[in-house]
Amino acid sequence: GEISSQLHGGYSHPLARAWQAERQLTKSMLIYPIFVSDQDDEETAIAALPNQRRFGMNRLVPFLEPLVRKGLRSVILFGVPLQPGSKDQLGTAADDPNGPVVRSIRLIRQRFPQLYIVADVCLCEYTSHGHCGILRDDGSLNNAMSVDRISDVAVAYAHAGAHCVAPSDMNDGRIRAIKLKLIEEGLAHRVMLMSYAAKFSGCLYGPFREAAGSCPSFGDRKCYQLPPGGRGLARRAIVRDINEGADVIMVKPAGQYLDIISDAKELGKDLPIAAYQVSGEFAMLHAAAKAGVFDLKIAAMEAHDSILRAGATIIVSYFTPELLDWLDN
Ligand SMILES: NCC[C@H](CC(=O)O)[C@@H](CN)CCC(=O)O
Ligand SMILES: [Zn+2]
Repeated sequence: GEISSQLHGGYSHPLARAWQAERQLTKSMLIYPIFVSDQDDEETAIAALPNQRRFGMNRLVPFLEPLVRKGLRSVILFGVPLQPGSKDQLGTAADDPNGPVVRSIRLIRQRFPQLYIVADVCLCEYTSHGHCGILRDDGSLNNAMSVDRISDVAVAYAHAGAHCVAPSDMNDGRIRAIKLKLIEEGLAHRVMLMSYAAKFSGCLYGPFREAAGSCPSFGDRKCYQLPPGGRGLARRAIVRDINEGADVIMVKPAGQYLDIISDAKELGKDLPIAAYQVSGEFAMLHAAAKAGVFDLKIAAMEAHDSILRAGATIIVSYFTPELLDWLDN
């Protein structure tokens, strides 16, 4: 029969346009990155990350209270050890029971029982060399030692009360190692394992590294984060991590990797897919809005809607505080 070339009628009204979207951004999809330091009374603005601050233990609760009231559901914690001498070759401070991450997990569990706590697991903030693992003499990652150490740190955060551990190190086999240790420790029933399965090396992490003091002291992360052109490699990493026991697959960065998000959704069709809109993406949107390229809210919403369209239903976003307001109106 006659087919119609007329599509306009299906989206001529704002509500009809909203209906065209397969999923809508909601507050419960958002995870807000929080930088916690070992200087208990500090609250320091992070120049490279507009509107973001670094908090000591005593500043965390007053900061989170209004956000929880506005509907914040989840945070991801990044420790920033500022104490001189707290960094060494093994990243010993990462699972220090008196360290900022363990202490803030306990504090948040106690003060905001409804808040879902994701603990980022890595060594780069705690190692003197700034790499995401333990190094061999030749400067490359010692995979076995790094995986063993990373999985110990993940278990320490889980014991402290983290609902979810998210290893952002990109060492081979860390998902399997963490899953096995969570099982051995009798924690696997209550701790989600969120894998940064497809995390790409590139230029978009600069503001974060400035905030967290986690720049590599030499070289780069190109031998363990994925090469930006490696779509097949990312598919293989996603399949590997699903098979090793990941409960969630994360893609990072997000905006320049939407095809990888849709690959993750295809390969992990039975898992929730997360995406991290990283510090460089966030700073870029702010800088462009400041330069008058577009309205910040409209651009940020469009960027988040694109991440959803690609297949993510969990978004790690520095825009979370604004989104808690924007999604209400
Ligand atoms: N463990 C790596 C941290 C990594 C940045 C880096 O490669 O240094 C990300 C944190 N998981 C950066 C996140 C961001 O840029 O927002
Ligand atoms: Zn790292």
